[in-house]
Amino acid sequence: MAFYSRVSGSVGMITLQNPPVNALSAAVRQGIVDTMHRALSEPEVKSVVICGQNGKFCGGADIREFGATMAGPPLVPMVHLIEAASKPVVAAIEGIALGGGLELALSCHYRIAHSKARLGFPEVALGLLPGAGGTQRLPRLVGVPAALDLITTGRHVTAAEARQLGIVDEVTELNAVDAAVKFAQSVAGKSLDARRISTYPCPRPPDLDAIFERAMQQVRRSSRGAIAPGTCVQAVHAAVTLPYAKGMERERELFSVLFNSGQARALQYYFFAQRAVSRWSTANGARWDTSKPRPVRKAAVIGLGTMGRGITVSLAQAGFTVVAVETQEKQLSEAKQGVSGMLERGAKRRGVPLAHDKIKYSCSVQAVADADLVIEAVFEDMALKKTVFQQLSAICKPGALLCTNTSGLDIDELASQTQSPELVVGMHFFAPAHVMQLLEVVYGPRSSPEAVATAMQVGKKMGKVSVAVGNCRGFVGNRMLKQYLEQAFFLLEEGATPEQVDQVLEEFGFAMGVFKVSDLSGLDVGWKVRKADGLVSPASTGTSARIRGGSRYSPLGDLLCERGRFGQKTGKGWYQYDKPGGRVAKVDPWLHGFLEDYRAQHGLVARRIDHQEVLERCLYTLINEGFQILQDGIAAGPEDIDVIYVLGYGWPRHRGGPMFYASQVGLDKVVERLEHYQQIHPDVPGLQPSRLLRKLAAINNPAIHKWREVIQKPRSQL
Ligand SMILES: CC(C)(COP(=O)(O)OP(=O)(O)OC[C@H]1O[C@@H](n2cnc3c(N)ncnc32)[C@H](O)[C@@H]1OP(=O)(O)O)[C@@H](O)C(=O)NCCC(=O)NCCSC(=O)C[C@@H](O)CCCCCCCCCCCCC(=O)O
Repeated sequence: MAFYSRVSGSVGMITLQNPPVNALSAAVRQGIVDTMHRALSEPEVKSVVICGQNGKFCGGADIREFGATMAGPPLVPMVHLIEAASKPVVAAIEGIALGGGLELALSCHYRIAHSKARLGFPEVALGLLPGAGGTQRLPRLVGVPAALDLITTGRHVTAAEARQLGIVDEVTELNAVDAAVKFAQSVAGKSLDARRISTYPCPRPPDLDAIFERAMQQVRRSSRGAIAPGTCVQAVHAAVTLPYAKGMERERELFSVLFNSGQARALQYYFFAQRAVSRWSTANGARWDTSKPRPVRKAAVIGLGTMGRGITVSLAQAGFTVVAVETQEKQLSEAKQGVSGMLERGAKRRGVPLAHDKIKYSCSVQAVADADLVIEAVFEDMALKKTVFQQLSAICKPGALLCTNTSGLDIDELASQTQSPELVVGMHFFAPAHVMQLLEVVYGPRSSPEAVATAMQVGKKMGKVSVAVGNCRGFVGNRMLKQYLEQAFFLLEEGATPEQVDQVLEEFGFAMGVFKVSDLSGLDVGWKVRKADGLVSPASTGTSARIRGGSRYSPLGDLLCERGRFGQKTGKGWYQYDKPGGRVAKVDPWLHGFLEDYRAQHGLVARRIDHQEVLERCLYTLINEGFQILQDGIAAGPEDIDVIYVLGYGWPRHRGGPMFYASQVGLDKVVERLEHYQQIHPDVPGLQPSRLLRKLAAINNPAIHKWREVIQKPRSQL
């Protein structure tokens, strides 16, 4: 709601009250309309201030209401009521003015912001556009290029930038509400003719067509199939080409298209999913709200290769004191240089102070003795990691949390090397670790709730979205990826090319197709794992060369590695590059010939594989493994999987994540297609629909937020 008070005798104050972000729910909108009428009707009131409770102006429309029938006064007439008011209305912006919150502020005649406030139109990230006049008022106020930038990217601006752009009239370091009240008193009785943004002509720069052309090209390049950014451009175009009232009609039409789209549903689901993962629970009953994290001030990183360096940078930037250990002098000095460069670039980009002094480097593992938390980031080699964990267990102070950065090794096996297995968890960072937002926090059967809570909190402080997952081969992300990769290899055997498979996946919205990603991360990574698993056997021909443990296996990746084709780093992989380290993937005729020879050698006949088959086989097997993961209790809910896939594996956000996508396709359809392919490929276990998937499909495809009720939770052992 919104409550009304009178301050300094003549200022009517409207305070939005809807924690935590004062979103514009039906009750808040009703409150604003009622209190505006009251302020306008009281003769003693000469001006009005609108502010938000608890230091937050307004986080925009209440996204939770979007799924339901809309009640209460609509936003557009509400902002028109404010702008048309006969008394000056001043917005006191503290904390945030986002989306509908900024639209509310733009309908006021003046805006005073606190220096720490952030303003913006993030609707595009929810699959929408600013639909309460934002696309029509902002270009009139700041010009077309700046409006296009803010509306199509959704980026937040600081109060200082907002002042520079002309969005706010004053910025204060002091109390913004007090400043707004003073300001309101100073403008009482003044003409408002020049203060109503909707009456401003929209500036028309001479190169208008080129500006819109460029904006469209830019959003096409970056949106990967998302429709909201391009629609935002169209709405701003209406501000320039139509009078205000017509422009508002156009904004409404375009908003309606987006509002009713599957992409908006997916993005709004994803918004809440990303927040839901912080309310973690584990298979053995530990939970976020009953587990207390330990204090961590000093962290240590062991092993300063690419991952260790990124983790060190991320910890230091988050304000932890860090001990960084690399046992060889030469490597330590190289790492020091590397970390310093990363910190300098980071400080420059983010405008934050350098964090060099947070890091102490050492060649001795003993240096980690007094750390509260140690992250081991040595090579992905169980024997080596075991040795490090034995050392750590002997050296570290009692109660220190021991974490391993691994992309799939058994956490429990490492925990068993220590005297306190309850203090061991996995922290699976994604490369580059100082950039990627995702962190899988992996708990073993013996990890204590406190250890999980501590790792989750450290991840959050590092600016990561941390997802708690159970211990199994590959955890969540890589376990699902295995199925996806496997299908991609099989498709090559059956007649597809890497570029064909990649094109289908990129059209779906992946940042990169599976083969381009494989070239980027290095084919040798998977090869080493397969060798360690005893899967890579000397080349032979016929079916047996393509069977391991009774299931179909494709040795294609192994064969490329045997030829030294490790991807970008060697200049050749599934594609060719102009030089080792080159980044532009080019179709490689050699690879086509190699595939033909391979098929001939193994008695395989190439066939035409269509778009639908590529998509269904790659995605549905990945999704099917996701259901198996839910069934096994490795992830607590579909949101965890979706966040991991969007943030860690380039899954297009506007499709919500693999589990959300499955819910939209229809679980019965996913089962039916998996069964169809399984009949053709009975030797591929990944095509066998999981029990949970079948169960959910059989009870009529319940909404995704109901899945948890169906997933059997293992009984608590804590
Ligand atoms: C605000 C934040 C920056 C705060 O971040 P912080 O890290 O501090 O905290 P959290 O992110 O964890 O959030 C805390 C808590 O708050 C919840 N929350 C945040 N924002 C909202 C919100 N806007 N609504 C509801 N709930 C919100 C969040 O979920 C957390 O709770 P949880 O329980 O999940 O942990 C950050 O939160 C943030 O960035 N928020 C989003 C801000 C945003 O995107 N705002 C824009 C919203 S969309 C909008 O404003 C649209 C408007 O332009 C106008 C729309 C016109 C309306 C018309 C409606 C007509 C409908 C009918 C159309 C019919 C069409 C037809 O058919 O014709």
